Amino acid sequence: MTTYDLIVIGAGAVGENVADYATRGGLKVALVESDLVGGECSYWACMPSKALLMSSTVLDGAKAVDGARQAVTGELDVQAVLNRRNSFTSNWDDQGQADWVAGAGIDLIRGHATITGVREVTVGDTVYTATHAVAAVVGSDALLPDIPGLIDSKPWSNKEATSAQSIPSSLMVIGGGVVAAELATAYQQLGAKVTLAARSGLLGGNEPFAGEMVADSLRDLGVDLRLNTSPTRVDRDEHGLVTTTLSDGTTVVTDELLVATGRVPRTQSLGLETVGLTPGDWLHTDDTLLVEGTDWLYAVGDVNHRALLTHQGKYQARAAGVVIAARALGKPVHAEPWGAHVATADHAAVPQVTFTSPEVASVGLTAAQAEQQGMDVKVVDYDMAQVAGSSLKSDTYKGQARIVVDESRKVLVGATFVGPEVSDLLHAATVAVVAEVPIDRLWHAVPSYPTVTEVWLRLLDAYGRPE
Ligand SMILES: Cc1cc2nc3c(=O)[nH]c(=O)nc-3n(C[C@H](O)[C@H](O)[C@H](O)COP(=O)(O)OP(=O)(O)OC[C@H]3O[C@@H](n4cnc5c(N)ncnc54)[C@H](O)[C@@H]3O)c2cc1C
Ligand SMILES: NC(=O)c1ccc[n+]([C@@H]2O[C@H](COP(=O)([O-])OP(=O)(O)OC[C@H]3O[C@@H](n4cnc5c(N)ncnc54)[C@H](O)[C@@H]3O)[C@@H](O)[C@H]2O)c1
Repeated sequence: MTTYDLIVIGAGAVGENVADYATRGGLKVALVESDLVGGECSYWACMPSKALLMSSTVLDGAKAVDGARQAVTGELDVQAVLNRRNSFTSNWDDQGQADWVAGAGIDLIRGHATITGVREVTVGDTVYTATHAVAAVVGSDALLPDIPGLIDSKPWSNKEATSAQSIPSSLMVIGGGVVAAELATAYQQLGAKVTLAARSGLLGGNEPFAGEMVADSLRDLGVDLRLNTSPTRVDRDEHGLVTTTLSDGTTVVTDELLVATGRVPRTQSLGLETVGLTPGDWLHTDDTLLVEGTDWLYAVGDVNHRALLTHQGKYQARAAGVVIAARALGKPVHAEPWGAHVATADHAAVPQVTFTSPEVASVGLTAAQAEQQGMDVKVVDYDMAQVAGSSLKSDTYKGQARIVVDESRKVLVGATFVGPEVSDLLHAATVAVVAEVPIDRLWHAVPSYPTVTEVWLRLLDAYGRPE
C-alpha cells in the first residue's frame, strides 16, 4: 500500500503517539523509521541516562538515614548498573516497540524518509502519498561546536555516553546544560574522574540557585568544575588520550570527551528544499503543530524547538494526532488556548526534572522570566530542610524551594524545587500553574503530614495568609 491518510516520519516516543492518536481518530497511518523504533528517549537519552543515575540515588538515600546507613557495607556494583541499563534499552533491540506499532494498527515502514513533494514521501525506491498530512517527527541530534580538532578526536555524544559498556577512568564533559550535568553526575558516581567545562554557569534558564546547588554537589562528588570557560582546541593522541585546551590556557587530559552543548534538528536530509523550506532548520509551527506557511506538514517533538522534552513532545503528539484526524474528517477544530487541539502548555507550563544529585524540578516561569514579561512578581523562597518530612527522609537534607506569583492575578506562574527526590513534588505545581488556581484557594489544598509536600504550606505561610 502506498497511499495513507497520514505519513509520520520518525518513530520516536513522539512519532509513535502522533500515529497512535491519528489511528484511533479513524485515519490510516504509516510510520517511517530509519533506526530503532522508540527513538532517542528509549535507547540513548531519558531511560538509559536515568538508569545510569538511579542506583547511586538509591544508595545515597540509604546512606543518608541512620540505621539504613549501617547496613550499606559494600560499594556500588558498576557492572550491575550497566546491565540494568542494558535491560532498560532491551539491549538496543526494538522488536517490542515494533510489535506495539503493529498491534496499534499502524503500518511500520523501515528506512530513511525524504519529503519529495507536497504530501509525498519517498523511502528507498517507493513513493508514498498522504491524502491529508505528513508529520515530521524526526527529533534532534547533538550539536558539535566548531572547536579545532574536535571532530577528529572522535568525541562522545549522548549516544556513546548512554550506551557505553564500560566506564572510562576519566571523562571530559563540555557543556553546562541538563545533559552535561546529569551525565557528569552519573559518570563520576560510576567511578570516572570527571572534568566539566561550561562557558557560563550550570543549568542556565533555571532559577540561579538551582545551578549553584548542583555545582556545589558536583564539586562535593569530586568533579573538577571549570565554569565560565570553553575549549579552544581538542586533540586525541596515538595512545587514545584526549587533550582539551581551555580558554583559560589550561589543558585537561582524559580517556574520553563528551560533547553536551545543545541540539540541532534532524532536517538536513529530509527533503525540505522540495517544498520551499530550508534543510537544517527547526520547523516552527502554530499551536496545532502545523508548520508555518503550510496546510499539510506538521512538526512535533524536538524538531519544532518548542520544548525539547519527551513528555512535552508526547503532549504535542496527542494534540497533533487528534487535530490531524479532525481536519481530515471535517470535524470541528478546537484551536482556542487550552483547547483539545493545541499545545498551549508549551508557552506557560513546561515541567522539567534534572536528575542530578540534588534533583532540580521546575515548571513555568523563573522570577527573571516573569519580570521580563512585565508581571507584577512576588517571589517566595523556603529552605526545604525545615519541613518535618524532609528531616525524616534524610539526616543531611538540603533543599530549596521557590514559587513565583503573579500579584495582579494572585496565581502561581512558576515553581522550582531543588533537593533529593523533589521530582515527585512537581506535578502539584504543574496543576496549580495550568489551572491558574488562586493562591487563596491553595490554602485549602492540605499537604499530608509528615511529607515533604508540606513545603507547599510553608511557602504559602511565607507568602502571607489572607486576613
Ligand atoms: C542524554 C539525554 C537525556 C534526556 N533525558 C530526558 C528526560 O529525562 N526526560 C525528558 O523528558 N527528556 C529527556 N531528553 C530529551 C528527549 O530525549 C527528547 O526530547 C525526545 O527524545 C524527543 O523525541 P522525538 O520523538 O521528538 O525525537 P527522537 O526520539 O529523536 O525520534 C525521532 C526519530 O526519527 C527518526 N528519523 C529521523 N529522521 C528520519 C527520516 N528522515 N526518516 C525516518 N526516520 C527518521 C530517528 O531515527 C528517531 O528514531 C533527554 C535528551 C538527552 C540527549
Ligand atoms: N532530564 C531532562 O529532562 C533532560 C535531560 C537531558 C536533556 N534534556 C533536554 O535535551 C536538550 C539538550 O540538552 P543539552 O544539555 O545538550 O543542551 P542545553 O542547550 O540545555 O545546554 C547546552 C550547554 O552547553 C553550553 N555550551 C554550549 N557551547 C559550549 C562550548 N563551546 N563550550 C562550553 N560550553 C558550551 C551552554 O552554555 C549550555 O550550558 C535540552 O533542551 C533538555 O531539555 C532533558
